[in-house]
Amino acid sequence: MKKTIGFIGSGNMGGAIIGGLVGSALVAPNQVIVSSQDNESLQALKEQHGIRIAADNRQVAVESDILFLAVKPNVYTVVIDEIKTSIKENVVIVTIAAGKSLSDIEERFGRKVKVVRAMPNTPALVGEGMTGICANELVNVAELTDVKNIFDSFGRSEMVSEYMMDAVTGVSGSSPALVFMFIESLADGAVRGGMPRQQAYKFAAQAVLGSAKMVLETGKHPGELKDMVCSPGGTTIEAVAELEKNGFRSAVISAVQTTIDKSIAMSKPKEN
Ligand SMILES: NC(=O)C1=CN([C@@H]2O[C@H](COP(=O)(O)OP(=O)(O)OC[C@H]3O[C@@H](n4cnc5c(N)ncnc54)[C@H](O)[C@@H]3O)[C@@H](O)[C@H]2O)C=CC1
Ligand SMILES: O=C(O)[C@@H]1CCC=N1
Repeated sequence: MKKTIGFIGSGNMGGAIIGGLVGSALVAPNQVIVSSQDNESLQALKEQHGIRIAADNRQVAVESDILFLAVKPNVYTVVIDEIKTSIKENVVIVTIAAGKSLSDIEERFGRKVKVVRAMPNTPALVGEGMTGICANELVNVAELTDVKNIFDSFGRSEMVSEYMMDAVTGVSGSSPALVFMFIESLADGAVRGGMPRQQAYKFAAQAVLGSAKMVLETGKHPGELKDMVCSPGGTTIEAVAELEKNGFRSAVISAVQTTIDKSIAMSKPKEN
């Protein structure tokens, strides 16, 4: 891809996308330009990936063909007000913020701009991201393909209707945090059984990775895969019964629902 890809924000998600993108070699490092308020993370990204650091947000806006807004939702207003007169005429704005709709972004720019709304996740950093994507009507097929190729370069992505973005936030945007808690808990259990902690993380993480791959690669229902592990009268069914007793599924479903509720609440205009 010949385009310049700009990032405003170099935190957890911006950094993960930049790391994944440059690592994939879809673009050369000097095609990526970044600005942020955090000089330390900018320098670290430059050292690690060879990307260019901009003097300020406006320079990123002036140079970018595809411009990622990778700042927290509460600074969107400030950042967009700062750059809206500097962006290229045909720039594609990519918003990754929870609860920021396509129309929110258009409204903030005060005119029709090409906007892609995406919800990625931090596994982008290791080439295993998952991203839900939707776009406004101004983004043409070639532009959407370019943006999708960026997300596909560090994992998988799927086009979804905008109403589904809150669910995407729950099931893949936020869920790595829940999966890390699960891995930590599995390891705690193994430590309790006498395994050294570092070794326990390795066993737990590989078990989660392998299980996820089985779902993706066999196409079998997760329940069927679970049944394959549960020997009659064996060890696993004891653990399944214990999780059921403690409301595991219900707790996870409610946890995902809270992210959906929060994402919806964040998209509502605040008073004052
Ligand atoms: N962390 C995650 O797992 C995910 C985050 N997101 C979204 O990504 C966005 C960023 O989140 P994180 O990277 O986690 O936040 P973060 O706090 O790690 O990073 C925010 C970045 O914005 C920069 N920044 C703050 N004010 C700025 C300004 N005025 N001008 C330029 N840069 C400024 C900070 O220096 C920092 O580099 C959020 O909108 C969030 O909803 C989306 C999916 C997953
Ligand atoms: O917690 C958040 O708001 C962001 C969005 C999805 C993951 N992190």
